[in-house]
Amino acid sequence: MNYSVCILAAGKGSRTQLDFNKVFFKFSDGTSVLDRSVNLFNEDPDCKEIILVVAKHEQEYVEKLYQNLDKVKITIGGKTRQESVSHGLRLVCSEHVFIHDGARPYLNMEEVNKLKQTLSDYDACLLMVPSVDTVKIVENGFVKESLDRSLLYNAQTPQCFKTSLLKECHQKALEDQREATDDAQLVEWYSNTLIKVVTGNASNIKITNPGDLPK
Ligand SMILES: C[C@](O)(CO)[C@H](O)COP(=O)(O)O
Repeated sequence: MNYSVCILAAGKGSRTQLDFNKVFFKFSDGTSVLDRSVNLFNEDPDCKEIILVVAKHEQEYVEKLYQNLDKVKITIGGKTRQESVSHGLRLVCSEHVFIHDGARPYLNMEEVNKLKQTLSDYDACLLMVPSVDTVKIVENGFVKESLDRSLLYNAQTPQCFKTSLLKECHQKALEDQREATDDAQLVEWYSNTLIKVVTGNASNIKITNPGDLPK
């Protein structure tokens, strides 16, 4: 199964309190947070293109970083996550697309293989992990209600789709001026397509806070 991956790397990551984009933060072996995902997908022969969605002022830097990787294409991000994904989608040539957060460096090949396998039976799937915390709805600083934890899962990336399906859902959201927090949500809103849950790993965190940065 051939696919393209769009890796979102245009965020500012201000919550990490770094004075540079968190995807360029380096592990002790000298590889960056972004390198980890780029290298993983570069090593997968089924992955035909790696589309990096980057901030305009970082475009030249990223082009130089990956100039030796034939699969890499680069585009500029938008004002929101959703807009950035839609910019990436314009470059996708494969029938299937993975959307991945550049700030999730701990993805492994086992998870990628499970997603590829699932895409042969379903047009949409994503990595998720069961919620380990109790989740409550809060209004104006007061608890309104607790949700049934047995039904709650945390969404991760990659989120994987038939490319035509995701493009259609993005187009409809653009027309409606609706913003989702992930791509699966657009498919929930604008399609009856079943979205298959692939159980992921809690280690596939999105680097968000200073404590998440590699030691
Ligand atoms: C897509 C996502 O990782 C699912 O949990 C998350 O919504 C991304 O959020 P961000 O605010 O764009 O980092």
